[in-house]
Amino acid sequence: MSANPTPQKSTNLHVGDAKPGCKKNDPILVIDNVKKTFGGLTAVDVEHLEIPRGAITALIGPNGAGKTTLFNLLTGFDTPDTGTWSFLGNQLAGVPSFKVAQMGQVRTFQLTKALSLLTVLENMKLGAKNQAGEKLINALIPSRWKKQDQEFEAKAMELLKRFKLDAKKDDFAGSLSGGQRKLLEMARALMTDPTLVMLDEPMAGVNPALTQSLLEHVLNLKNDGMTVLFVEHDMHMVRHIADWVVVMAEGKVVAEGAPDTVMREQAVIDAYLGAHQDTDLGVVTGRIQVISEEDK
Ligand SMILES: Nc1ncnc2c1ncn2[C@@H]1O[C@H](COP(=O)(O)OP(=O)(O)OP(=O)(O)O)[C@@H](O)[C@H]1O
Repeated sequence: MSANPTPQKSTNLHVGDAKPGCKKNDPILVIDNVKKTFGGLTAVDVEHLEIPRGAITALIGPNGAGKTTLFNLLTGFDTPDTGTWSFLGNQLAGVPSFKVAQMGQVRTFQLTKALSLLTVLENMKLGAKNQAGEKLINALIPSRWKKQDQEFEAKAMELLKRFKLDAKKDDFAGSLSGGQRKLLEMARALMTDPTLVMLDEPMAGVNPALTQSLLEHVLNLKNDGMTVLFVEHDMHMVRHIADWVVVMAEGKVVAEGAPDTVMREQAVIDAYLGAHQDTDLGVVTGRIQVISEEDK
């Protein structure tokens, strides 16, 4: 599989004006009135949002905007106060996380969930088991679980090769670098051949040496026919690979559009300025460049 250095952007994704809640030509996820409060704080309050199929969508917004909470709700890791959402036309509200994964919607975590005292290969196989759900009948009949285990191992090795982690298959996950853990997390998410891959801050804590490789892997997901929705603060990554950008602030969707245009919108500039008193917002060739304190 070869990486594409200048990604082919998907266009013609939306219907009518690019604005919060706009319809998509071919939505994979449709979200309606999803609200989540923690005590008196409204973390998520999304009236309507559609995620286009077969494209890469970035979910951006200042710290505390509600991005991770929305991910948790959509994948069954948390329950909303109100709201419905459908994935490929199937209603998902109330569906537990392992079933959501079985249906083809998987996610990674901001803080990688790799189990440090298991090997890389064991992590991969466990990911598949968690996502596939344990069938009691398989656990009771040795020939069945052995066959399933062999299948998981073959699939895991194929993916580990693709992510250049095969040489590390017997290493403890705890010995991997931050970037390698992100790769492991992404590889593990692919164990069940998902349709929609949701990545929570894939670039956070990644050494620059692995950045390009991670970008290529995300682009390859789309080239392989998957839909990607990712949360990211790295605006270079967003501009480079996203076909569509959804901007959240204070729980709401405040803007949507193609990367180059959406970052010029006043609502987006206001959202970042409002929440990031310590963030330097420069306008580079008419687009927002967010420079965090760590980048300086
Ligand atoms: N379990 C929780 N209990 C209480 N408050 C929470 C909980 N989870 C999130 N919040 C609050 O909800 C709001 C949204 O948080 P969330 O983590 O979803 O934002 P985010 O956009 O992902 O931020 P970041 O970019 O910093 O990861 C924040 O004010 C956060 O403090």
